[in-house]
Amino acid sequence: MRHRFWETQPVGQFKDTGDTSLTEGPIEPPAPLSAVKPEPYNLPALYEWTTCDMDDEQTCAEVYNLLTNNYVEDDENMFRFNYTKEFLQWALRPPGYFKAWHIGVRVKATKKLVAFITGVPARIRVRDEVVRMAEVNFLCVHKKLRSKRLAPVMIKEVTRRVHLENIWQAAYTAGVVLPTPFTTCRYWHRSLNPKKLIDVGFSQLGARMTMNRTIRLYKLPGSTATPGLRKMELRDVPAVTRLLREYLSQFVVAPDLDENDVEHWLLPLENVVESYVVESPETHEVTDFFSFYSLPSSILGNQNYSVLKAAYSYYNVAKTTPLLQLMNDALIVAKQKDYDVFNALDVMHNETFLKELKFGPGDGQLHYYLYNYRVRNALRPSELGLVLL
Ligand SMILES: CCCCCCCCCCCCCC(=O)CSCCNC(=O)CCNC(=O)[C@H](O)C(C)(C)COP(=O)(O)OP(=O)(O)OC[C@H]1O[C@@H](n2cnc3c(N)ncnc32)[C@H](O)[C@@H]1OP(=O)(O)O
Ligand SMILES: CCOC(=O)c1cnc2ccc(OC)cc2c1SCCC#N
Repeated sequence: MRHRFWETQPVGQFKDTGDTSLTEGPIEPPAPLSAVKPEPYNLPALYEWTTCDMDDEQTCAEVYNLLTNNYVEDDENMFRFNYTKEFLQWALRPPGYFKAWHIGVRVKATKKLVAFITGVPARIRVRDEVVRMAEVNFLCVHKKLRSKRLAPVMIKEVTRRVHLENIWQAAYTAGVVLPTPFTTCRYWHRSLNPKKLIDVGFSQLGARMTMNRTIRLYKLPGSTATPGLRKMELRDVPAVTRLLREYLSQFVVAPDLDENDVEHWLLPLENVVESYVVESPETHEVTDFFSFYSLPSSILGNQNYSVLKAAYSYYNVAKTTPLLQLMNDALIVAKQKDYDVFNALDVMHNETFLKELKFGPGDGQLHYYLYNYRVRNALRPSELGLVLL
């Protein structure tokens, strides 16, 4: 398969697969900032660049509406991600973020927002190297403007703006295969509302299974089991940061998160991100935590339901509590909060609980990529400690 754009980019190329002479690290060296193209790339004549100020309610609403109608759908067009405005503001404004990296394309004549791409700064460790990167996400071209080679221009423009901040690497995921994934993960799904998942056509009644038997199969206790489990608070940030840094140090690729990052990414935000810590009743020490983010999806073409309430496993550290028990409590909390499904990737130590907690494998894969950084050998998902939104 030809990749006329991606073959021009500093990414692992398919033809290089297996070439053991290639070393791990940057593919191209940084350039002097004076060498970075100072003006934006050319768009087709009808369109103009715009920087989307996510603090501005109206602009945030325009971004929300573009994504709600044109962002990622599953292969069977059953669902479309429906990130909320609050989620987008959280995801796009981490410590040190750049408004200039929230890039839109408008129709000159009507000012209609028709495309979007974003970057946020992150420190990503690859083995022993901590690298400043951009995490690129929310690439979206309006359905009516597809297959016009707009995506390469969007990608070159966000690359240019990231280069202007003297950052030369990026991390991103996609459901599509591009040159070249450094690992490929699988989504697993744990039904919390099996009746709804069957009604929308995602799940099917098992052979010799009635609906009531199925509901009983997925039933969870009404309350959590771990003593000392409570919502995370600001005062827990130092302890959670210590736990998370120690835990993530074992993975080949993982974010390098400090207390500022943990405060942003893990402090609970209603209907955006939920985090719970285990505070030992004896010592009052924080010994474990779990977190999941809230990403609803539009349900396409179902008479009875229009929104799927989905929780996505984020970062979990089980140091004293068994991971199985901690994650079962996460399921119980998600069910208490009326989520329909709890999703998890087979990254980190997740495969140790997926089957036992009645997750089923999804048919979607998630490919992980680095831009301008070669990873010597592809990773197993269990060697990956990075969850992108
Ligand atoms: C140093 C800093 C560096 C920063 C930048 C790092 C890199 C960041 C990279 C971005 C990371 C984003 C991560 C992210 O957001 C998470 S993945 C979600 C991407 N968004 C969607 O799937 C939403 C629905 N789809 C669309 O809006 C369009 O189909 C898009 C816009 C996806 C493509 O628009 P289109 O109208 O369908 O297609 P053309 O314009 O005609 O362009 C075709 C070319 O685009 C390549 N393509 C297709 N899908 C891609 C994808 N998901 N990543 C990268 N490339 C993708 C494709 O291979 C082809 O190139 P090739 O000919 O070489 O094969
Ligand atoms: C019920 C299980 O499936 C999903 O939760 C879901 C929801 N919305 C989507 C929107 C776009 C989409 O495009 C790949 C997939 C989904 C999926 S499955 C993969 C994500 C997970 N877990």
